[in-house]
Amino acid sequence: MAILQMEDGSKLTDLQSIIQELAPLGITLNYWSIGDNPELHHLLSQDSLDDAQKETVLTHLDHYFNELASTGYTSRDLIVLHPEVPNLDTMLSKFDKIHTHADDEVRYIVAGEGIFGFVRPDGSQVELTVQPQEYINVPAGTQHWFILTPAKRVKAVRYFCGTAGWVPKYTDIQIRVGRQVASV
Ligand SMILES: CSCCC(=O)/C(O)=C/O
Ligand SMILES: [Fe+2]
Ligand code: NI
Repeated sequence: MAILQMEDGSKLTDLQSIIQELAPLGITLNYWSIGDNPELHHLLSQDSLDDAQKETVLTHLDHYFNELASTGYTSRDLIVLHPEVPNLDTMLSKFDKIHTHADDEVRYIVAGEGIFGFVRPDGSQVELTVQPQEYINVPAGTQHWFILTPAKRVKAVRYFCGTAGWVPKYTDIQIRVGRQVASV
């Protein structure tokens, strides 16, 4: 269940209210069902997955990729983050500073949770916790950051229309909004 933390520390959990607060950024946030396939749920319950298991997960969810492919998306992968991932903090340090991408950032959370932070057009900052079955599209050029919750676990499908556009371009704006604690 998505949680939006405002700069004053208040939190929204109603999806429509969250969507309204993110509207000035043009962010899409949708509920995409994972379905009830036992093999898929078993794989998603594991911390780490080998390449074949990742591809099995992606194949189970490719009906969503096929929809995006009709709008120009050409590839997808599954990012699997958990505390035992080597150099996890180094990898996360690429995303925990305010940055933009030349392409939309399109993610589908399928396990765990993560926090996207955004700088809104009026300069205010918000942090959005996204959880399983939530799809987010962060438009190209949006000033954002990404961190994990204390659980330090997330599995997300990443959709690409080419790879050059997802390289982070850092801005010099500092993050002000507080850090969320683990979700409810
Ligand atoms: C959960 S996706 C990993 C984070 C990422 O790709 C990114 O660009 C965050 O801003
Ligand atoms: Fe990003
Ligand atoms: Ni097993």
